Amino acid sequence: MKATAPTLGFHNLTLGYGRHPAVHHITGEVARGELLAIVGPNGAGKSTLLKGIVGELKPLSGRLDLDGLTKRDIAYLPQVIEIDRSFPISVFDCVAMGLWRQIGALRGLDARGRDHVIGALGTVGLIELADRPVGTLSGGQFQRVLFARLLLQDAKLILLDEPFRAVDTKTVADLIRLIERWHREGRTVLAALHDMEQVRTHFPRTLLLAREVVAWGETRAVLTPANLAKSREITEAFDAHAPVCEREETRWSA
Ligand SMILES: Nc1ncnc2c1ncn2[C@@H]1O[C@H](COP(=O)(O)OP(=O)(O)OP(=O)(O)O)[C@@H](O)[C@H]1O
Repeated sequence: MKATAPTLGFHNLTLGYGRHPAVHHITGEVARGELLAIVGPNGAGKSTLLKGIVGELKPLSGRLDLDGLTKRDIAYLPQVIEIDRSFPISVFDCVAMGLWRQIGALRGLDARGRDHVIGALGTVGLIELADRPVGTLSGGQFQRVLFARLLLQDAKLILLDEPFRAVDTKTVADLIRLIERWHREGRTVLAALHDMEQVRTHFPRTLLLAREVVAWGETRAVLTPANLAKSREITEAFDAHAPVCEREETRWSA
């Protein structure tokens, strides 16, 4: 895994909606196998950056290098509020969707595939709920389902948008163990997070955003009171209706 894992490169990247930038002039790199937290106040552009990486948003200007990664190599977990749970599907089938890139349609799931699904359900502690419709699960249980699905995707780059929102402490601890396992396996993991203690404890590197990069590097050097205050000031002052602007690059690297 380590030899083929990706490097992400941002080159004066601006992303936004319509012609209006939401996060701008991002320049820097994410090294292979990095475990990176993306933090910043509400509206700082964390989700927007993840959507840009996964290809849901095209750059308004600048460039993103995925070092040869294709969609197949990227697993993306959007914020829970963006996921429709009303679809009548069982826990088992929802997790099995993590295999679809390998096996095509679900009807192709063979005994080996079923074993993989059961293994992933076991890892997240949900074997007993395999037949339940996902719509009947608690928030924490549903998040476990989504992590089990990610496990099966076997992706080189994993993007998590607020994976612990509205999730109980025990589930957070279990899911962090999974993230640390992905890190040990050499996968690159980026997670948008709010809880600074979680970030300080579990994430070696951090990107602090406030519509632009405020600081990027080792977590303890990034999460200083001065940087956090600056990120709040910049986010509050940002003019969301401004057009894309020209500006010199500041380079941040791993
Ligand atoms: N679909 C959209 N259309 C227009 N503007 C959007 C859209 N999605 C997000 N924005 C705007 O882009 C800016 C950045 O939003 P984004 O969701 O990326 O921030 P965030 O850091 O993830 O915030 P939060 O912590 O609240 O999730 C915000 O001003 C937001 O209102």
